[in-house]
Amino acid sequence: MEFVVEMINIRKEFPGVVANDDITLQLKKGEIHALLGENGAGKSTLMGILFGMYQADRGVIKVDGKEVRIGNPNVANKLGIGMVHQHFKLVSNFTVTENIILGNEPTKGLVLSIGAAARRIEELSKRYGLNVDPHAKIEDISVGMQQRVEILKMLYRDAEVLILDEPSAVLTPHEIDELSKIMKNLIAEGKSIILITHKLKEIKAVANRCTVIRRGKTIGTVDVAETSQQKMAEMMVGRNVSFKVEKDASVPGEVVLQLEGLSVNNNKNSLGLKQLSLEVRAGEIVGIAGVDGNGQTELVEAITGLRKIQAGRILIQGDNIAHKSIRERIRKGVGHIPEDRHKRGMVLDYTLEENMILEVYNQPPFSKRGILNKLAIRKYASDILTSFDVRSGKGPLSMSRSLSGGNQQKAIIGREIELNPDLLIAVQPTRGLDVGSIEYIHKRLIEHRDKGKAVLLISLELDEILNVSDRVAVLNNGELVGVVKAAESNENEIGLMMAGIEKGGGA
Ligand SMILES: Nc1ncnc2c1ncn2[C@@H]1O[C@H](COP(=O)(O)OP(=O)(O)OP(=O)(O)O)[C@@H](O)[C@H]1O
Repeated sequence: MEFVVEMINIRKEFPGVVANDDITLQLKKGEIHALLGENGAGKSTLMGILFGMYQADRGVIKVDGKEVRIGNPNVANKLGIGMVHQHFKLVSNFTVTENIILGNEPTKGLVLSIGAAARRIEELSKRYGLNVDPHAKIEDISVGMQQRVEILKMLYRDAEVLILDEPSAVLTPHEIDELSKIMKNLIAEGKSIILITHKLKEIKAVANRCTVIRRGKTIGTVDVAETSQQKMAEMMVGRNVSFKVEKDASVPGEVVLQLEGLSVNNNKNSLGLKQLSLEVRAGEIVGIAGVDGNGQTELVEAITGLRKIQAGRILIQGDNIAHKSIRERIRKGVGHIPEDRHKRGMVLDYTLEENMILEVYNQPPFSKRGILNKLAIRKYASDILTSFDVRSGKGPLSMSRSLSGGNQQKAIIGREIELNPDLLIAVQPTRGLDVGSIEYIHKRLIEHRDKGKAVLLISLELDEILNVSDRVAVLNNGELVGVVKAAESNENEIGLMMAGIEKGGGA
């Protein structure tokens, strides 16, 4: 039997949108099959159907050649299908072993031995090169390790088919390499993988075949080795995509943000950012490069007012805002595209329209003497959603929760850029976005710069930092290693600086 899973002519409609329109996907045994599509193309919905979270309106699912009905995730598990979601479902004060056996305790009078479970987990971990300590507590291990626990959870339940939903979105470059190895180990042992990802490089590196969907329809399935990244991007977006960011040289003006000897504590009450001095001028984009956890969070939270500082000054156009409230900082012109869009970006149970005016609803024309001007709000929201190509079932009236992750992200970016802040702090702005959307967001960041605004870009993607920034500041262990001009630098130099090894020439 060539195919372990076949999804044939699947259709799924939500109010106002056909999320899956006659989609077919066939997974061969022992392959890594990438599922590629724009934000909102219908990938998560399709996998939700395979994992029993949604029921298809039409179509057939076969597992090992036999037609099946997958009414809920338990049925999926019994059929050997497991899924690692973007947001992990682990209990943080439980151990790895406790998390893995949770909900899978033996019934029928068997006594569960934690020791035996831990031994089996250790064995699986060794066999697939996962390197997980069964006795570690979830809260003490990295995000990358937590993801491996999710993978182990599936293996422990004897999953043969593994669905990974954008697994690399939360990982550092080194962890991504490790994950690639793990995926290869898995298929070498006969497992089959469906990999949802927006990263074409990653598809090239690990996948055997790739199915592309666009606006709910199958565009085709290709052999990855024979297909260029450009071709896959074109299939996905339906037009030519430029990977190169077009921009003129920057014309920096006055200093907008000046950091002087900024020291900030991390969550462990020691210094996460040490004596940082840096300036960002009007008309320039300064990128912050660094391995995750080297002071980026402390920096962003200190400037936006989410975290107290230990020492130093934060000047916006000459005024020290270091001890001002968040609201005052927004009024001073600080805009923020946050890293965690669920926690800080959007209220998921508000409509899109309500989310678009979160920061301005109490100002004219949206509100006059306490009365909301619905028409003005609708127009303002619709304009943002159109220009940022936010796709949703009911437009401004859609519940924010119903949007695909990438479309939520585009809406937040649109809202923040629309406020036209003098200093825009963009943290991982394109994480989870498809290549077409990335191209657009980069263009808008550069437009913002060209309007004479200052942009501070924090990203773990070196490509993005180098392509979009004018100057790059590199952080290592909370300290500024150096600042270089992006046009005169390269991945190698910045990579070394990120490791704290070499200083740039100064820019
Ligand atoms: N529970 C739901 N209720 C209403 N609409 C939904 C629901 N889930 C998804 N949709 C809509 O279905 C479409 C497909 O969404 P889906 O999440 O499957 O896209 P995706 O390809 O996974 O996107 P992304 O890459 O951004 O995660 C979107 O237009 C989305 O707004």
